[in-house]
Amino acid sequence: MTPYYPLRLASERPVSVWAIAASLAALLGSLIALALAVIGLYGSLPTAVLLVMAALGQLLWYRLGPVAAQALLWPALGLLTLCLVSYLLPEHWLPHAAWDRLADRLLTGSLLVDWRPPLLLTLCLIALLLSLAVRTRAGLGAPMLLGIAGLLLLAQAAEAFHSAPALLSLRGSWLDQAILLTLLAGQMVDVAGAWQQHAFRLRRALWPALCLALLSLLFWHHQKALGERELAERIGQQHAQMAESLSREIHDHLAAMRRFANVWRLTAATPGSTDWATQAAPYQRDFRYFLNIAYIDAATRIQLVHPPNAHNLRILGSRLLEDQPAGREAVISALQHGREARTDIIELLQGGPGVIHYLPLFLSHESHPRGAVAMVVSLPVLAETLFTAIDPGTQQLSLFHGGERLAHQSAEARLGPWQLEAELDLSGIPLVLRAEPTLPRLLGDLPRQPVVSLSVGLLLAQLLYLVLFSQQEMANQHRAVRRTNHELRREIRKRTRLQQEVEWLAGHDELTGLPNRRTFLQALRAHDPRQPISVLLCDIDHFKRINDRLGHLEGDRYLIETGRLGREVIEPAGGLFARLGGEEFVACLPGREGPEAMRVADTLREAVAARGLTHADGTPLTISIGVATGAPGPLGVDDLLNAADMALYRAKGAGRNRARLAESLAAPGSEELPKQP
Ligand SMILES: Nc1nc2c(ncn2[C@@H]2O[C@H](COP(=O)(O)OP(=O)(O)OP(=O)(O)O)[C@@H](O)[C@H]2O)c(=O)[nH]1
Repeated sequence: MTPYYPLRLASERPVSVWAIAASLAALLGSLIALALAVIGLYGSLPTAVLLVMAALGQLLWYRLGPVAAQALLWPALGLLTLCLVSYLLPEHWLPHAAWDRLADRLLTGSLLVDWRPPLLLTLCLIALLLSLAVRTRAGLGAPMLLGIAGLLLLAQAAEAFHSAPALLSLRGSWLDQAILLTLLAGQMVDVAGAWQQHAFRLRRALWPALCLALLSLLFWHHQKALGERELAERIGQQHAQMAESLSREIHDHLAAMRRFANVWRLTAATPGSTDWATQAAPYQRDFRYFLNIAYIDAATRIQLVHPPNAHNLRILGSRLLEDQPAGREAVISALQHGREARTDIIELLQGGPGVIHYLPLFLSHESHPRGAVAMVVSLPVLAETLFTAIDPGTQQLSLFHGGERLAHQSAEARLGPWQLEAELDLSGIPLVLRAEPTLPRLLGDLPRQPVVSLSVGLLLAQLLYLVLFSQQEMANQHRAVRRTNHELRREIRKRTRLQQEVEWLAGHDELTGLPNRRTFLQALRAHDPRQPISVLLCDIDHFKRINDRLGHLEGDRYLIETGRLGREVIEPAGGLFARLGGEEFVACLPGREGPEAMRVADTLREAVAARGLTHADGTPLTISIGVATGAPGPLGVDDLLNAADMALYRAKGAGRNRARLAESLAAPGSEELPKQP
């Protein structure tokens, strides 16, 4: 089967070797991406399925064409849009827990994060598929979509180097990124050549839009970091408050203990079991983590214990000096020195880690302690008291002393990547309370605003590209239209000039610039019939000799000079001087009778003779003129001209260089002027 090269076919240009190589590279890129995506199926299944769909869609696009590819592209885009919506929808519209329940129903034990690709990869995949959906056309925004995909991949890679542990919504596997990079490279290789023709417009539109996309990404990163920090601070604060309230409570229990010890100062006898139970009960009730409140005699023997449960009764009679050596110092301090003391964290006689507070017990006014009150704080019970206030679905809690874990409450959901620690003071013993928020809680509490602003920013960048690109296109079209208009105007001017030239040539003689026979006859016909008109037919004498002796060029010059002279004489007299052809000129003098016309004719004749135009033998150039006058009334143009011609003939016959008035058309009473030499 012939491979499909959409751009080459669409452009209808000859397919170059480079273009074929680019298409093959794109095909290869899609194949590699598909292979990698299939490998990815062994990892996160739903993300890998989306990647397989994208890679297969791109492969089909290059192999079989856009129509076949759309069967995969659109469903993949639909799923990705759903993923994006899950990132965008505010918690109070659709809680994260609801998405998680849906994920669990689809695959037991799975969460939403198992189903959707990380945010940046989701957006990148959408951009790549959209660029195929718009058939990689520059005018429809494909270059910007590829640019956005590239930026998103860079941002995703940069997230890996971010110091704070990224939430799962950002963590992307290197394999996923490699697949997307291969898909992007495949498309870029194929279309880069085809976009050469738009290089200028692309530069103008792409850079500002890419800058906006980059700004959106930076803004998103900033907002996301801020949101995560605030969330961490909020959780940390809750956590610290919890630790602080416990520290305060422990401080309170010490004060309560002192009160308890002082009660016995009022009595003269050592405490009896009933009194002990009565006095100890409220303390034990208030501070539930007191495993027991015991009376220790001077011989360090446990005499009384409350509450009297099986665990506590079992230790009655134990001698602490021997049975609990780890707490020996505190017992001695209370019993022998009469000083309040506590043990470190020790293994209690009832089992489990704990701390025992010893307070000397003085009777009446005795100065030496009769015994001591022992208040046993069980650390697991203390932690339990603390932990019961916390929903195990939101975080996992552990209590540490040094590196040793004293108590622990597991979370009922998958843990997030964060560990928050708060210090706790157990009457001088430093403890650490570690909280690990669960992933659903973190993702549910994360603000959606950064994702919204990123999506809107990228959308605006895409729109900016489209606007700038089409603006450039329109500017180009405007330029082309302006150019065409300019050429059109020039052409019109040229044609008008040509037409005027043709028109002028039709009515003028090219050599002398004088009106020609046609114009002359038109002037004659336009003559006012109420007025007389005279016609002067002028012929240069022996002009052939000029040509023969002085050459045609000189002959032409003589003709031009004669024409100029004719105009100089005739036009001031209100007439028109024209060239009939050859060496023959003609003039008309409207409103002039024969005698007047004869005077003008002689003026002209004399002017020519005096002009200094000479024959080869030095004799001056002369002209002969035949004059005919038409009386007012309808004009017989041919008759008038014939009459003038006859008069000219007579002038020539009479020896040349003279004017003759036609007799036949002469007004009654007119006379022929005296002959000139
Ligand atoms: N140089 C030049 N010669 C022209 C032009 N038109 C006509 N001629 C010449 O004008 C001459 C006219 O000669 P003829 O008709 O024999 O008349 P002529 O020599 O002037 O003699 P007469 O009219 O009898 O005085 C010819 O030799 C033509 O070739 C032109 O445009 N330029």
